[in-house]
Amino acid sequence: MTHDAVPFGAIILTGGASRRMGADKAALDWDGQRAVDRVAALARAAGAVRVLTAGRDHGLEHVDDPAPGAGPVGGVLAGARALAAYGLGRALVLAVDAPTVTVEDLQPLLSAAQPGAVYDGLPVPMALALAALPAEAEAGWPLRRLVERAGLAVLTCDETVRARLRGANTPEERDRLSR
Ligand SMILES: Nc1nc2c(ncn2[C@@H]2O[C@H](COP(=O)(O)OP(=O)(O)OP(=O)(O)O)[C@@H](O)[C@H]2O)c(=O)[nH]1
Repeated sequence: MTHDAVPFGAIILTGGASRRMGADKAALDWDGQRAVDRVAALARAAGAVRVLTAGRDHGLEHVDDPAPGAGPVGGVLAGARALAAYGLGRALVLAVDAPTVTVEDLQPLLSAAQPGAVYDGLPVPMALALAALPAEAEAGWPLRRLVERAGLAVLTCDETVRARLRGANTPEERDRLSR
């Protein structure tokens, strides 16, 4: 069975402080749509059969972090638990602050031979086999530690794609990305 054929869910990370942006990045308008809605549409278009937000609730199917401000790995763990309860063993993890990513950008992750992958230098987005989540993983871990310990394959991408995957953390980056 190819990776493409294995059903997967999506976890959209919506927590964090948005300090550099100065406003909740999930609720920012991108071409008439909230970032969180754009990323949810992306996840569905990429084939996710269930789409969850993890962190801050914006009215979509949602899981809370294990503790507020626990860090993004807490969101991954909470989302993974929820997807496993639906019988889903794979997750595509997306960041709400990267709303211009395209399905084509994600294709290498989704069709990677290994059960999980990230792009070089970017811990999110990641495609993850939930069975590969280290049992000792904790909410406070940096995402990079999760990537290393889960043994995710590292894929490369070109600069244009990387700019979309990196997303926007500041108002200036948002302006640049929306052009
Ligand atoms: N669920 C969850 N997601 C988080 C958490 N911290 C950050 N994220 C998400 O992870 C992605 C990358 O976040 P960062 O840009 O590193 O941090 P941020 O808190 O959003 O922004 P800054 O305060 O400017 O650093 C974004 O999609 C955030 O919504 C967290 O504690 N829980």
